[in-house]
Amino acid sequence: MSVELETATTDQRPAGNGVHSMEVRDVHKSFGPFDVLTGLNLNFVDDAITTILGPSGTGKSVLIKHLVGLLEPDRGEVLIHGQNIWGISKQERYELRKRFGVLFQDGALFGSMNIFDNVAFPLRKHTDTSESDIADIVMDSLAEVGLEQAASKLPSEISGGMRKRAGFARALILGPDIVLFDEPDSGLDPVRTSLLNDVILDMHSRHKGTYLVVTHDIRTARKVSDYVGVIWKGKAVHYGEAEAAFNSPDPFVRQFLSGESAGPLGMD
Ligand SMILES: Nc1ncnc2c1ncn2[C@@H]1O[C@H](COP(=O)(O)OP(=O)(O)OP(=O)(O)O)[C@@H](O)[C@H]1O
Repeated sequence: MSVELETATTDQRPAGNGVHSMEVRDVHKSFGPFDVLTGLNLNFVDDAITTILGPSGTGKSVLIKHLVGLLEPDRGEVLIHGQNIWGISKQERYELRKRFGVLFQDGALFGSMNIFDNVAFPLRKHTDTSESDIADIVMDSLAEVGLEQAASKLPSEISGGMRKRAGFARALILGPDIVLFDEPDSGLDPVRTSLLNDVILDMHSRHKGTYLVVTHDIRTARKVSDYVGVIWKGKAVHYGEAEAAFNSPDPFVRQFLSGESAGPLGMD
C-alpha cells in the first residue's frame, strides 16, 4: 500500500458559543504493541450528524470509548464542551457522561427488563421524576420510535431492529446534546437499516444535538450524514461536508466510500 497518510483538516466552525461540543486533539492510544489511535484530530460540527467511516479495526469504537471517557488517551486530549475530560474530577466526568446518549451495537438492553423499564431506567437512576411523569415521558418516547405497542415486551421477544430503536429511545430519554451510535446498522437487513436511518433523521430534526454515527454501511452514511469523517490507521484522513466526501478526489476516500476493491486500500 503506498498511500500518503495525511491528517484531515477538521477546522470546522462550531455552531454556537465558539466551543465545539466534541474535540479530539492529537489523541494517541496503544494496546500493548498495537498503536490504534496515532494522532487523531477531529472537531465535530455541532448540531449536525457526522458519520465516521473506516476499515475494520481502525479504531472507530476506540474513538467512541474515548469520547465518553471510558478510555483515557496515552497522549492528546478529548474535550467535551471545551473541558478536557481527563483534567476534571471523576465526579465531574460522571456528570458530563450524563449529557451523552450512546447507542451500542446490540442496543445494550437489560434482558430481564421489559422495553418500558429499559427506557425508563436512566430517568429512575439519574432523576427524581415521578412515576406518573416517567410513564408519560417513556410512552411518548416509545411512540416516537414506533414502539408503543412493545412497551411490555422483553428484548428477546422483539426483533433486532426494534431492539435498536428501543436502545435509541433509551439513549435519548435524558435529552442528551450529544448522541453517539456505534454501528447502529450492524446485524440489520437493508430495509430495517433504512427504517432505522429514517428514525435517526427524524429524531435529529425533532430534538437536534450533535450526532456521531460510526458505520460500515455506505448507504447509511449517504442517507444520514451532514458531515463525513474517514479514519484510517488511527488518523482522520478526511472530514468535511457529506457531498464533498462522496465526490472527493482523494484515492483512498474515493475507494473507501465507493466500496471498490481497486485502489490504494488493500487487505492489510
Ligand atoms: N480494550 C482493548 N484491548 C486491546 N485491544 C483493543 C481494545 N479495544 C480495542 N482494541 C483493538 O483496537 C483495534 C481497533 O478496534 P476498534 O474496535 O476501535 O475498531 P473498529 O474500527 O471499530 O472496527 P470495526 O469496524 O471492525 O468495528 C482492534 O485491533 C482491537 O482489537
